[in-house]
Amino acid sequence: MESKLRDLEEREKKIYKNIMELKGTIRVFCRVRPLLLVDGVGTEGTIISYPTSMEARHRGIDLVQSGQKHSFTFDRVFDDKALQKDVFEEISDLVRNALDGHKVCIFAYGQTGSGKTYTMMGGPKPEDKGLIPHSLEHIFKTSHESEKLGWEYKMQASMLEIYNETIRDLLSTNPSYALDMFWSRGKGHVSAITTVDVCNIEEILSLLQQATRNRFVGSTKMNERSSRSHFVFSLKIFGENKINEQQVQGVLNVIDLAGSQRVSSTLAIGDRLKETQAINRSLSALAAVISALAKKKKHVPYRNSKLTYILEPYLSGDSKVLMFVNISPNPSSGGESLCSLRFAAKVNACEIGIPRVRVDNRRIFYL
Ligand SMILES: Nc1ncnc2c1ncn2[C@@H]1O[C@H](COP(=O)(O)OP(=O)(O)OP(=O)(O)O)[C@@H](O)[C@H]1O
Repeated sequence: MESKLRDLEEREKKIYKNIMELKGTIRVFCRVRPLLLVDGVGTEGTIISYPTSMEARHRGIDLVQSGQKHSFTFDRVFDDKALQKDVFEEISDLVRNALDGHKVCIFAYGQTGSGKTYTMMGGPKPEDKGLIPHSLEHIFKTSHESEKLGWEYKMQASMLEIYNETIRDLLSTNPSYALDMFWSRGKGHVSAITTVDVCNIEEILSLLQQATRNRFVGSTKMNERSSRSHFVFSLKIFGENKINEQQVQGVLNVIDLAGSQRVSSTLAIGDRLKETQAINRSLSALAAVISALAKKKKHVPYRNSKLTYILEPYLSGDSKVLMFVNISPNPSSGGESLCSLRFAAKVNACEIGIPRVRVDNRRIFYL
């Protein structure tokens, strides 16, 4: 019975995913982190529960705030017991799409300390490995396996952060140097960003370590090692099949957003206050873009922040986009969690176009 149920769930998940792709919506996965020692005393009560009905299983989340229950449904909900490998398993197909010639964008949104960096980068133990290193291993392994079918791949990596509305090149020998953005062919581009050819997993993991060392990290009341910037990881993939002369161009973009937080709850002053205000401004710009997309407005205000400039090609076209909304189970964060879940529900309703690649004898182009 159990294995039949699992098969049924798998089939249902695939059908649901196909429907969502046909609708061209942004998919949303929600992840709740476990309660931690830093959550302190007084956190015994739980404000989060998961509906058990067949339709809402693994997709629903309920949050109680000020005595009222708020229910949400997403493409997938991971509770506080989900392991990194369980989460990766759910996105491995999406990551593989980048090798097939799709533009893939995965980003993590949530309040500070809710587990975005843990989900994306992971922790020091092998079992804590995050989605970025997992995805890269998967991409290199799959590209080697495809060699038997005539495929040869070239990959180029770049990594940047947006800190206080300035763009810093995390792979540069001088990462404190601010990069410019320019507008060309209707899109925002980052000028002179370091782009490194990568041939194997070791090379890219070492670049990832370099970028992590260069990333701006500070301590806030809510998180001892808080990422105070938006981190953008980008892997361009060029594939050529020597047997049938097909060519593909895909990209995997992974973005670890800086944590949203009300200024009052962080007790921020000085530089930390300036950072928090810059983070909130750019996240508000993202919310405005999402709101315009959801209402199918003609004008979408992509140019109001560097973050939305960079996200524009993914939010305005035929990309496969997945957002993680990370949630803290701490009852004192209930208000912030409710805001994050409401934002995520809005994102989930956005239609951005049907992800597709065009194939002809010699090439596959983005539509
Ligand atoms: N699923 C999880 N399992 C175990 N520990 C977790 C999990 N998620 C987060 N943590 C821990 O919670 C703490 C905060 O997580 P993390 O730094 O990833 O938050 P964040 O959302 O990236 O915060 P910020 O926006 O401030 O950078 C870290 O110590 C991290 O190791």
